[in-house]
Amino acid sequence: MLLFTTKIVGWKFQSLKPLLSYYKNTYCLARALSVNVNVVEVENGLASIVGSKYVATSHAICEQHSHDESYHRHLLPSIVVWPQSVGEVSEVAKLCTAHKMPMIPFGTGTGMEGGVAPMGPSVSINLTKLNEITDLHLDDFDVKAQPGVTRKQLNYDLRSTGLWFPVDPGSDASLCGMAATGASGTNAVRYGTMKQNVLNLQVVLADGTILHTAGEKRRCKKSSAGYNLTELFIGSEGTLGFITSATLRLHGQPEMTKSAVCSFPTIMDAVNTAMQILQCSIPIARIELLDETSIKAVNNYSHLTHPEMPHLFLEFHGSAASTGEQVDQTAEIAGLNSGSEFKWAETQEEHNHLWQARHDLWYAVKAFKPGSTAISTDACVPVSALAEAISHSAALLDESGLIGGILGHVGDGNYHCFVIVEDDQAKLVESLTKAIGKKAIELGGTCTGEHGIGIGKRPLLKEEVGEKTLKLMKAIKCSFDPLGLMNPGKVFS
Ligand SMILES: Cc1cc2c(cc1C)N(C[C@H](O)[C@H](O)[C@H](O)COP(=O)(O)OP(=O)(O)OC[C@H]1O[C@@H](n3cnc4c(N)ncnc43)[C@H](O)[C@@H]1O)c1[nH]c(=O)[nH]c(=O)c1N2
Ligand SMILES: CC(C)C(=O)C(=O)O
Ligand SMILES: [Mn+2]
Repeated sequence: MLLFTTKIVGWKFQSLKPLLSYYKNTYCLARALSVNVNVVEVENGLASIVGSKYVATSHAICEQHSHDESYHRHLLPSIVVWPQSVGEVSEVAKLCTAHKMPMIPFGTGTGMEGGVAPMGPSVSINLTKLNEITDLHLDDFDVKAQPGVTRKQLNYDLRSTGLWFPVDPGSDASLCGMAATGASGTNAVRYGTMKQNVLNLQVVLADGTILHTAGEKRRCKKSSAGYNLTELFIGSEGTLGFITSATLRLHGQPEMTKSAVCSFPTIMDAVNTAMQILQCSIPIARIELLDETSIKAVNNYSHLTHPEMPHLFLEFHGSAASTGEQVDQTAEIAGLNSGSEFKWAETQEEHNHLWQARHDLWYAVKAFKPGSTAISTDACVPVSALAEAISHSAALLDESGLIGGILGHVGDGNYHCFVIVEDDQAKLVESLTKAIGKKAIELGGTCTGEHGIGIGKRPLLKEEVGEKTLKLMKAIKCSFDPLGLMNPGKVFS
């Protein structure tokens, strides 16, 4: 039986039905505590997920928690909950386990592989109310951040300390979500990805157990103590447990930062330049490839006037002497590959605009055809194989006749091929993305450098790691989550 108070008349509770039918024989009382917060009480276990604490579910909220920034669309979550403390995350996990209810951790929903999309009745657990930054150690360059803290928020808080956290996906994602997807971005060539920048994680397992992957209070730069459970959680995409805090490695803000762009007659000239810069061990901070189509997109979207040619966006960090040396060597290599003179970002404003435009490239691509769907691949290969991988992707894109282009964090051998998709082109896109992933694997690379496996790349994971390794991964998952309740249907089929 359902009882609603008049205050919540008008809310669409049909999204609760899968949950309620799941809890057969439960008696539900929904009551509104205020106009904005509606609390659902469910006897028989879920009763503890009540009070003003957790549940505020409307159709719109469920819709918002049913997808990320990718094209993956499946079901709505049965219910969305907002725990306010680590203890409450543990309580919710225990309840879900008691009722065999699948759980999906939700960060900021900026993922690119459908990681937060429910594939059956599930509770979406939004972790953003846990948003403290604590344990800042200025002498040791480390800090702890909870799941509600985003990368921009952390750097804003650190601005006067002389330290910063460099991992920067284009979105302002949650740092714990970035750990969950193994994220990187434009600075990884110099500072590494989340894998190199997380020292410890507090996690809550499906049965509610709270633990630290490296042991409580550990924040050392290295350790040989047992298995590396921290790395195991990085890139686990919510399938092993909830990350409720991340101890992060910080870096000194560079004494000097110089940014420039350089255009090339062909994409291969730009790629060869990137490869040679790395092979000369120039400690470049950012080296981003944008093909002609990407440049058109940033010009339109971010009101820039770059010539419509392939470009490298470059950044150098260091002292005046060392940046000068890096710039001279890089300019020489670019010149040997027919690169243009460098066009420098002269002011802080120009610098910010340049990199904001790069970070907004995904939105710039989507703006090509408003309302249409955009899809991005995420291949990563050894740097020596980059030219072959990119020319293969470019040829496939050409043959397909699809609107698309190539961009990438080429310093890591990581690139994205994006396409704009019409309804009737799904098959074409599927075969293109599969072929790009397969080629990367054939070249000793991976089908995902930074976005994760999510839903769409599950078959490619098998191809990449092999049957035996995949079996071992599944066994590891099973030892953390024996009932298979953590984000089912992601990473593994
Ligand atoms: C414009 C733009 C540009 C970029 C990107 C996105 C967009 C919109 N991304 C992708 C995205 O920002 C990246 O995957 C983030 O790490 C996702 O973090 P969210 O907090 O949004 O995770 P989101 O909420 O989307 O969840 C992603 C996955 O992690 C899990 N998860 C989230 N929080 C968790 C937690 N606390 N504990 C356990 N599991 C959790 C979820 O269950 C899901 O499976 C990206 N990425 C990148 O690496 N490099 C890039 O260059 C870019 N660029
Ligand atoms: C394609 C988008 C999502 C990205 O990863 C990037 O801009 O680097
Ligand atoms: Mn990227």
